[in-house]
Amino acid sequence: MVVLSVPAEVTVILLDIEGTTTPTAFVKDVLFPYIKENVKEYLQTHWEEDECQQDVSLLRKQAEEDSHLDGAVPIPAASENGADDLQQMIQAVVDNVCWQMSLDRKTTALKQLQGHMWRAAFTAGRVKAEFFEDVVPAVRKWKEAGIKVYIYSSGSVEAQKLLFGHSTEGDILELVDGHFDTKIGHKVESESYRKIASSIGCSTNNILFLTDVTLEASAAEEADVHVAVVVRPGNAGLTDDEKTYFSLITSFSELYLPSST
Ligand SMILES: CSCCC(=O)C(=O)COP(=O)(O)O
Ligand SMILES: [Mg+2]
Repeated sequence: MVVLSVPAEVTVILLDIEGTTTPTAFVKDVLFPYIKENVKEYLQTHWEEDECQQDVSLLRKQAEEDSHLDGAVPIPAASENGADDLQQMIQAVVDNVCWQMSLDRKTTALKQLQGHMWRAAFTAGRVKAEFFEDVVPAVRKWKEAGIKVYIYSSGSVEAQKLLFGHSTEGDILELVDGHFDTKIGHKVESESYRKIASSIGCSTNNILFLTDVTLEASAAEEADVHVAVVVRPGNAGLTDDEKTYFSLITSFSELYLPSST
């Protein structure tokens, strides 16, 4: 087995979710279809609630920022012109969400609504999150060795907690020391990793970031974070240059911690 030695200065392991801890297929074939199939009914049922209105406001603001993009779907300003207008508004939000999802966009607005929608599915036990089989044993081992484990995903913090709290391995939330999402910044921007280090209270070079996306790995590396790119079934392929440049692992068990035996 190939072994990647974790530098001694690393005290924090920061984990991406999709393509790293969790199969991309679970996200694409279970979580995302749930949104597309239920978003209209969800909006109709929850429209009057503050949380839903905040989600719609954020989506409308995002739609304004996106107005220059090809195929962008606008969300009209709220009016009080009755039921027909309401149905048109809901349809515009549905179309906007589906458009964003067709591009796999990672906007905070989209991710916030998705997190709120998944709540019902996870808490009712209709959906259970999947983790690659090496993930939970490795994380337990790291924790025993005194390493802190944080999550940084485009999925909202609320969605992250749903996944770790309702998985096929049970409630494994206790294994996670903290969560970050795009509210701290986008994963392809190096400043996000500096902010994460500052929020944890460590230096960037105390962090090892594991992700499937090389753009994220490059951004983290620019901030002096250690990185390894995780190669999993179903992930996007890497170029030869990327394969040569980055440290690659196919399982968390390939990481060797000098502090553990
Ligand atoms: C709580 S993860 C849900 C999946 C998701 O919405 C997503 O965008 C995953 O992105 P990641 O940054 O974990 O690759
Ligand atoms: Mg990922």
